[in-house]
Amino acid sequence: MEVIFLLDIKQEEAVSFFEGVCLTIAGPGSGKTSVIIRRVARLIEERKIPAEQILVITFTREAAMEMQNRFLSVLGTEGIPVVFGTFHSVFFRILREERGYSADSLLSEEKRFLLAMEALNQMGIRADRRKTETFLKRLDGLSQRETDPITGTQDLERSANETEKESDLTEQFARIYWSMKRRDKVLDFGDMLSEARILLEENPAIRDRWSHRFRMILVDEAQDMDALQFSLVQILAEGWGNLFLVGDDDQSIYGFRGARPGLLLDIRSTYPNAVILHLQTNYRSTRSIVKAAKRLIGHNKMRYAKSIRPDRKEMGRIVVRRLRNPREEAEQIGGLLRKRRGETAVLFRTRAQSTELIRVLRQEGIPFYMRRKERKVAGHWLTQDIISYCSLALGHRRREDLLRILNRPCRQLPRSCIEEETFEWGELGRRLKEHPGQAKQFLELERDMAFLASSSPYAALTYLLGKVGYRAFLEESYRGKRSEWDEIEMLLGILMGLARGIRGRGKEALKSYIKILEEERLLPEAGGADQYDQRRRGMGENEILAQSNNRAPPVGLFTFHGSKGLEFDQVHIMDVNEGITPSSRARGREALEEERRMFYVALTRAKREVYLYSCLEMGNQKLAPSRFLAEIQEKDQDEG
Ligand SMILES: Nc1ncnc2c1ncn2[C@@H]1O[C@H](COP(=O)(O)OP(=O)(O)OP(=O)(O)O)[C@@H](O)[C@H]1O
Repeated sequence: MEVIFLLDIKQEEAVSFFEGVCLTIAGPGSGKTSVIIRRVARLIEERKIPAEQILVITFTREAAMEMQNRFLSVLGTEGIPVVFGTFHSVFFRILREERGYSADSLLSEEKRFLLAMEALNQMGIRADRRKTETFLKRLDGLSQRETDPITGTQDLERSANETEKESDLTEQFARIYWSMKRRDKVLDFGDMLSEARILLEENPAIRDRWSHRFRMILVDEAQDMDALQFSLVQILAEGWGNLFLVGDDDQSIYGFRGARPGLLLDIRSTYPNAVILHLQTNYRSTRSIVKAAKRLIGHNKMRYAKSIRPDRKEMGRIVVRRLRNPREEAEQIGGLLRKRRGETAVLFRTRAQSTELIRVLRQEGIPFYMRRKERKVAGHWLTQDIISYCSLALGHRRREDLLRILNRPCRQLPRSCIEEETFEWGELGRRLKEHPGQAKQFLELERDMAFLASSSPYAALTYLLGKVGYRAFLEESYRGKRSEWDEIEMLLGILMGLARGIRGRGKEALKSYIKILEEERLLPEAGGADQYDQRRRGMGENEILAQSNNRAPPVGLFTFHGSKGLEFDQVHIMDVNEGITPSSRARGREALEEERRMFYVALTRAKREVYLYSCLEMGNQKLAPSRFLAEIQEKDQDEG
């Protein structure tokens, strides 16, 4: 339900803007969603624009649904024809109407696999499952790279860990695979936007039709657009010339996915007559939170200057706490959550950080919910790797286990030396006596196994990740894929947490660990979702995990990214430490500024109170408090 309040002058200006290009830079809590909704209503009611000629683009399906529901509560059925959609849904619709694509045209995993096999066969490569998976993985690597905004094609330059020959093969594979997709009129999900771009570029009549289809185009969270998305929006808007972008360059946190806040900063080089409006009153947060957020973001250089002001009169609270380690931190948070009042959330940079807290919440019976993505541990390939290492350490001699971890990390050991279903370490060494380097690697691997077999599961995993080099192998494999790496780190954190929970050492302890790894589903799957919460937070039905029987609403657990667009009375932010926020992987000024924006998004979710925690150590590593803590506590020049 849309809350009706009196618009302030700036909001009114944005709502009543009529024709042309307008960029509204809207700070956190400044009412941008309400502005979009009321603007659409006014275009229909007062400017008499037919509802079906209005397009509102958002970034997620949930956001589109949430916006549409709020809009319909203001305008009723008259507003139904307005098109609310994501980039993918809007441009898929164009492909559907113009080229006859349907939902069946989107490749399932299985169909994708079969098509890839066919492509490899055409190249004269005998494709088994493993080889096909390898090529598809390399193809995904290619699609992660920049899409050329002009041609919509991907840069086929070689990735760092491919040899020249591999790179040539990948390129050949990619071209055949792409031409087959065209032949069969099928698409990978990731192709949709570039296909639409090519379609519109190559067909002037189609382009003309679509660029006159929507008389008014509005884009929410415009700071998250990448170059391709922006070029597509420009095409749609070129007929009527009416484009209304709402965004906050300070909340741009999808750089790893290609988002370019620079597109907003540079809007006048694309549209010299663009009107730029600023919404600078924060209606959400108390004064101390707004002040802290301003100090923090003031350290970024690549941004529009703003003067954000709080509307609320109360000071609110920011509490900073230093704890010894993650366990103490989780217990401290758990204690405070027991006494919580109002909507509360705990936010963290990556999911891995939440495992201790989840343990405490379960133990204390504190209801919580989170996005469901991370539920499965069993069956994940990384878990399988750890199980294979543990099985070998237990003395099993299965070929499949050895093959699985043979070159994870890379040991340059040939798979061909293990032919039988079971093997003997000594025999492998003898087979490789012509290659002393490789024989030595086997010997080391055998020694590592003996160490694992005599350790506690936690020590074994720490040894495997560090001394054996498994973590370095993972980092290398996921270099440049930040969001996927976050998932891997999360899983590693869970595996460590599970290992820590097993007492004792040696083979019996390892066996218990394997058993848990084979069965673990991190969290129970809830049946029905809490309707009120589900709608309020714009989450899909299957994303809610736990519900409350208790009076205080359940606690939301979110990554910084996942918290975007939400608001809570009380926010707890975990591990505000150097190396975590900002992440140790963020090197260089641009990356650091993105980390600061992420922390800014987290901080500005709070209405009344923020708790910031840092740890003195994690694992055996000493950690410094985050520089962001110092930044939010600096005195402003005008404060005296
Ligand atoms: N003029 C106003 N008077 C009173 N309350 C307002 C006004 N404008 C917005 N609000 C309230 O301020 C809160 C923040 O608004 P909203 O969620 O739309 O912000 P936002 O700009 O989308 O924030 P963010 O970008 O941080 O997610 C909401 O609770 C909204 O009802």
